[in-house]
Formats: sequence, C-alpha cells, structure tokens
Amino acid sequence: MKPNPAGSSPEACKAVGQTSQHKTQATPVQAPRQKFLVTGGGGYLGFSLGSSLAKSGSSVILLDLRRPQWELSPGTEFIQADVRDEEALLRAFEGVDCVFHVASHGMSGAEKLQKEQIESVNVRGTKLVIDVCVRRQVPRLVYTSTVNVAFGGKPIEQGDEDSVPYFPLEKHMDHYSRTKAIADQLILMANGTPLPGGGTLRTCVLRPPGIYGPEEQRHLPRVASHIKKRLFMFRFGDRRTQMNWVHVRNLVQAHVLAAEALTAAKGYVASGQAYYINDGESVNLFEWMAPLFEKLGYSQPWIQVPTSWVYLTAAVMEQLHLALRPICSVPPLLTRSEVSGLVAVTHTFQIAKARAQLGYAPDKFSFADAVERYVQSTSARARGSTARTLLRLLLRLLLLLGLLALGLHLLGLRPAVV
Ligand SMILES: NC(=O)c1ccc[n+]([C@@H]2O[C@H](COP(=O)([O-])OP(=O)(O)OC[C@H]3O[C@@H](n4cnc5c(N)ncnc54)[C@H](O)[C@@H]3O)[C@@H](O)[C@H]2O)c1
Repeated sequence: MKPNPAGSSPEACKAVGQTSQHKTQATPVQAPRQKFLVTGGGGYLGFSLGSSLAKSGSSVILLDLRRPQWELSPGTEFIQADVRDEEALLRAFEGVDCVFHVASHGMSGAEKLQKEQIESVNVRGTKLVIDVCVRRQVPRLVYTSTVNVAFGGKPIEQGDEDSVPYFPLEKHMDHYSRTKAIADQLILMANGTPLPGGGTLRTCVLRPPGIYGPEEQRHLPRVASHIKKRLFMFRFGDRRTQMNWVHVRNLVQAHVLAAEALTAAKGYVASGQAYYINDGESVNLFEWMAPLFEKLGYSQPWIQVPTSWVYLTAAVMEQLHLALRPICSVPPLLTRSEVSGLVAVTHTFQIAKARAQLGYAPDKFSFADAVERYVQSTSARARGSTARTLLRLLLRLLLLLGLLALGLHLLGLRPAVV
C-alpha cells in the first residue's frame, strides 16, 4: 500500500476547511457529521476526493470494484461493489447525505474499445445510482462528467456551458464520450425528482478535461512508457492547437464546492447545473508535456508527420487490437479519438460559471512537479528491483558454495583453505 497521494493535499483540505468554517459561522449549533459516498472511490480522483472529505471530518464511503492502491485515511470506509449491483447500492446508500458518482469505464487505451462494458457501467450504472439515490432519500448527487460531452473533434475555443451544446450522440467517435454524454443528461434530468417521504433530489455535473497530479495512474505512466520505447519521436497536429488540463486538487476543490452549492445554505445554486472545470489555462499538448521528455532524459518529438497518417495508424492499431483480442492483447498506442481529442483539435473551455456560482478558485500547479514525483517513484522502484536482483544473486552464490562444501565433505575431501 502506498501512502495517500493527493488526499493530504493542503489545497484540497483548504477548500473543505473553508466551506465548513463558513457553515460554522452560519449555524452556531455544530452541524451533524455529514456522510458522503464516492463511487469509483478506489480510483485516482475518487480516492483523492474521499480522503479530502474525510480529513475535514466527514464520514466517507469509497465504493469501487477494485481496492484503492493507497492507504485509507481515517474516516473512510471501503466497500467493494459494482455500481450495477442494486442490492449493494441499496445497502451502501443508507443514510448518505451526498453521492459523488465518479466511477466510469472506457476512458483511455484498450478500455476505450470495450463497448458493452462501457455502456453498462456508464449508462446502466448511472441510472441505478440515480434510482437508488431516490429510493434511499439521498438529497444530493454530483456527477463527474467530461468535456467530451461537448467536444467530438470539432474545434471549441473558450466554450462555455450555454453556448456549446452537447455533441450529437450518433456522431461521437468513441463509446466512452457517447455514454458519458448520456449519463451527464440523465443526471441533469433527475434534478428536482421528489424523494419519498419529502424533499427533492438536487443534482449537478462537473466536466473536467484530462486530470494530472502526483501518482496519477492513467495518462502519465502510459505516455512515459511510450516515450521510453521511443514511440514518441513524432509530433503531429498544429502547434497552435490548445487544450486544458486540471490538477486533481483543483478538481477535488470543485467537487466539494459543488456538493455545498446543492444545499439550502447556498440557495441550491448548482441545482440542475453543469460546470466546466479546469486549471484556468490553455496549453499545447506537446509543449505541456516537455518536462516529461526532459526529466526522462529523452529528446522532444522532432519529426513532424501529418495528422492523417497518425489517425490512419491509430485506426489500424484499433482493428489489430480487436482482431487479436481472442489470442493476445496488443493495446493500441493511441486510439482515433485520442489523436483528435488530445492533440489535433483545439478544445478549450471557460470556468467563469464555476468561479461565479461555486466560488471555484483554481490553485496554480505545475505538470513538472507531477513528473518529478513520477520519476522519483519509478527510479526508487528501479533501485529496489536492482537491490533485489543483487540479493537474489548473492543468495544463489551462497547456496552454490554451500552445496559445493557439502559435496566435498561427503567425498571426504577438505577445501585447502579450511
Ligand atoms: N482521468 C481523466 O483524465 C479524466 C478526464 C475527464 C473526465 N474524467 C472522469 O473522471 C472520473 C474519474 O477518473 P479517474 O481518472 O479517477 O479514473 P480511474 O480509472 O482512476 O477511476 C475510476 C474508478 O471507477 C471504478 N469503476 C469502474 N467501473 C466500476 C463499476 N462497475 N463499479 C464500481 N466502480 C467502478 C474503477 O475501478 C476505478 O477505480 C471518471 O468519471 C472519468 O470519466 C477523467
């Protein structure tokens, strides 16, 4: 088990701390301890969010198919369950004040091509989460969506929640984006559903771009391994192409604020609303990734190739992956939607609405710091494995010498040195 990566984030805790302080000022009687449930709480964002909430004194359930790889913070409980398992959700949602629905499937790499699994987790799972929130009288539900609900490969510059519509569902290049867009709409449509026994379900959605931060597991290790295999010698796309990123601590801050903005104390301002959330900066992917090449000791991609070539190669790799899947796993280097989504087309979004309505104020972080942490942890692992290899060699040598000495002893011979 690794120590908790981002849950101890001073920024994330600050966001929680600030808001609870505000609550104390508004109500002199101490508010009852809140109970939160985070689906996908074993993953990077879910775990960071849960840990941050627990540090502010709330009780937190992390619900996920897989165990988190980090140590649980005091105040958090882990439930191993599937968001498609009705019985498990009914048990877990009992007495919960707010659900953060973070779990999802099919975001990147080979996962992106598992259509049925993506559909059932992202759509059926979301429907069930909404349904169980209602049946268990959970009054608040915050959904972690994605910018992909609006971005489908056509340029978007400084888009906002009102001017950029959902990308047509049938035109999405990948099933992940399509199913996230369906889930995003289902969540917003559920806003205002009456709860049995009184009260109303309030919902909102947050739409982040790519997430980065210390110990991020999805993008950084994958790109680093491609760089080490020298698969990133080529650069493509226009140098002016821009996109946003969000540091995990800023995204945690936004989730905490969104949950608060679904309460009466905040006038239910986020009720039925969508928010784009990012660091408030637009960057070119290859320039942004420069510290990764630098710290890994590799030169920047210098051979410029047409995007159409890369797109075609991605299409061939996807087909190869699908054709060979019954025999062996050949993960595609990049999928077509990653080619256009990540690199080739500008897609940037404003965060003015989140700033104004939620009080979201992103802190400044650098990708280079996340890379530094990654390089340190991988070189520590590499040092550990070199030490283990040496130890194994030494033990084998000692065993061999022992056997030799025993053989000589049995033959009645004595080594000359003894
Ligand atoms: N990582 C990014 O760059 C990015 C970008 C935009 C949006 N998002 C959204 O943010 C959220 C969190 O992303 P992350 O980077 O932390 O991903 P992650 O893969 O680390 O976490 C997702 C978690 O969901 C869990 N999960 C999947 N299927 C499940 C099921 N059936 N039941 C219960 N748990 C299940 C997984 O086990 C995993 O732990 C997702 O909703 C994703 O769509 C992520």
